[in-house]
Amino acid sequence: LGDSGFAQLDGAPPSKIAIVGAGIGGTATAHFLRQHFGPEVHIDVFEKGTVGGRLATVTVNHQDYESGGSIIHSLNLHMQDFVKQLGLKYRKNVAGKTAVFNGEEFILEETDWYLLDLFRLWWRYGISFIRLQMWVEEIMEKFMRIYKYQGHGYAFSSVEELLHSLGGSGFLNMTHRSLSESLLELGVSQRFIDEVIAPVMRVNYGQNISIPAFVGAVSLAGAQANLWAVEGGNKLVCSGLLKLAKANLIQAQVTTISPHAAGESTQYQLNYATLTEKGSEFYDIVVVATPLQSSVGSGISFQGFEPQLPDIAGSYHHTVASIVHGYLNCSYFGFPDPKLFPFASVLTTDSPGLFFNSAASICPVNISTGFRRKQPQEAGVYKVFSPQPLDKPALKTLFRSYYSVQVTDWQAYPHYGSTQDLPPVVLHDSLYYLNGIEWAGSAMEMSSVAAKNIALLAYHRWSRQLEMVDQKDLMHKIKTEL
Ligand SMILES: Cc1cc2nc3c(=O)[nH]c(=O)nc-3n(C[C@H](O)[C@H](O)[C@H](O)COP(=O)(O)OP(=O)(O)OC[C@H]3O[C@@H](n4cnc5c(N)ncnc54)[C@H](O)[C@@H]3O)c2cc1C
Ligand SMILES: CC(C)=CCC/C(C)=C/CC/C(C)=C/CSC[C@H](N)C(=O)O
Repeated sequence: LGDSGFAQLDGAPPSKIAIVGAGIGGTATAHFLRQHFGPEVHIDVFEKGTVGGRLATVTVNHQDYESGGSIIHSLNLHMQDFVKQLGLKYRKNVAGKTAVFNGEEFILEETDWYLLDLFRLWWRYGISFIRLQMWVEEIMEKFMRIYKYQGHGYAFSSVEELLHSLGGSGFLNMTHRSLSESLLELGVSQRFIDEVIAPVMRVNYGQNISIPAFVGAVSLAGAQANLWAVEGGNKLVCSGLLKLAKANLIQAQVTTISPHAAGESTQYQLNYATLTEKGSEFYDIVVVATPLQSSVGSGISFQGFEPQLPDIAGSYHHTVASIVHGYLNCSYFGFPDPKLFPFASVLTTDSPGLFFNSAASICPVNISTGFRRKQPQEAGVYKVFSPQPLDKPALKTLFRSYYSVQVTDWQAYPHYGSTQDLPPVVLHDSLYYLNGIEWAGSAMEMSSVAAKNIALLAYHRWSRQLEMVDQKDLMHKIKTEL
């Protein structure tokens, strides 16, 4: 970075950049592009829906609750850094006990006693849980290398190159091999996989243990104890980053992107539409920060590319988040007296006939004003994840009575297994695609890592510093640079 705090660019900087999508991926890209290209470049961010995208809240009884992306890992350093730079506050997970339900009874119950829980785990599963812990720690340690690489300015032209630089072919294989196969090989017992791992995959990705091992590890990291969220709602990061980047938000749907030769380089024409009017603009660099799978329906068509851009394969997984204000039916879980029901979260096994993945008492996004988790005998706010919307009988099974139900049917994350391909990052000379990273693992931090990577990649490709792209043996290189 130069004296101004911005990177120094040899040659003419780009004059206009467009980003399609104002979720965490698009807004973080705007922020990082501003850091790298400096104050002069004009950055437009197009959003057809709401800033935040899959980070969203719903209001119940004058309080807001996360209905999409809700938890952040303590080692998610980009998210941490955004919160600091934006002057936002952390919201710590309010402790509460978890149990696993198999449709008939609880097969695993957390207690108030850590040592007792450890003993029970050892008794039921042997050392499987220690093996698992070590496996997740090792993956996290390797994943954290990305912050070093990005701190030194290195970029990757594909998700494959990025993963390979972090953990070699072992990491790449983890995007193809199933979680269950990898864990069995590690010596984790089938019983532990069915009773502990499967419930975690169901709550976090609505899918089963055949999902790839890499996203499985991300999901397990998301079940650790050291989680947090943003006071006021995670989506505040997105609106904050747009402001920090001095980006211009255009509330419109991008409908077509087409290339136009401009001297030695290419410009891209974006056509867009609001409810009332249509518009068109030219840009030097374009970043698409929304899933392009046809089932998600971004509505973007790529026209005039020679050869045509490849179709982006795969589909997204539906997860329904129902935020219910009411009284949990503890009898259904075998506790006729709600005062004796000790759990804040109920996870479920992959049992036939179970109509929900998880049900948890949740906290509002503003807890600095004081929050006490409601007892099950009181009316509380619960989040239920299910593959289908809950019908009346399902609601009546889970809740004795309820005041309100708010349903969001998310195209939530990749349907892992619907394709073996990791989508490309570079679609054309200066046209980039962010959401391919979700096929390694879908999480706020993954989109943030992809955002930083695309900003660096776009910068190095623009300034023709190709030695900063796809460098091999980076761990060694960085050590010797110091
Ligand atoms: C229910 C649920 C729970 C989750 N829980 C967690 C969690 O606890 N922790 C975690 O880390 N992650 C979680 N995730 C995943 C996380 O939310 C996502 O990985 C992340 O938010 C993706 O951000 P993004 O910006 O890449 O995409 P999105 O948030 O999908 O943003 C894309 C944006 O592009 C806009 N757009 C699309 N097409 C166009 C167009 N043609 N023109 C203009 N705009 C367009 C969309 O409206 C959208 O706002 C969860 C996701 C869901 C659905
Ligand atoms: C990217 C890395 C290394 C870690 C991220 C770990 C993480 C926070 C994973 C969360 C994954 C996810 C999609 C969770 C969805 S459900 C969240 C929560 N259980 C809820 O009930 O809302």
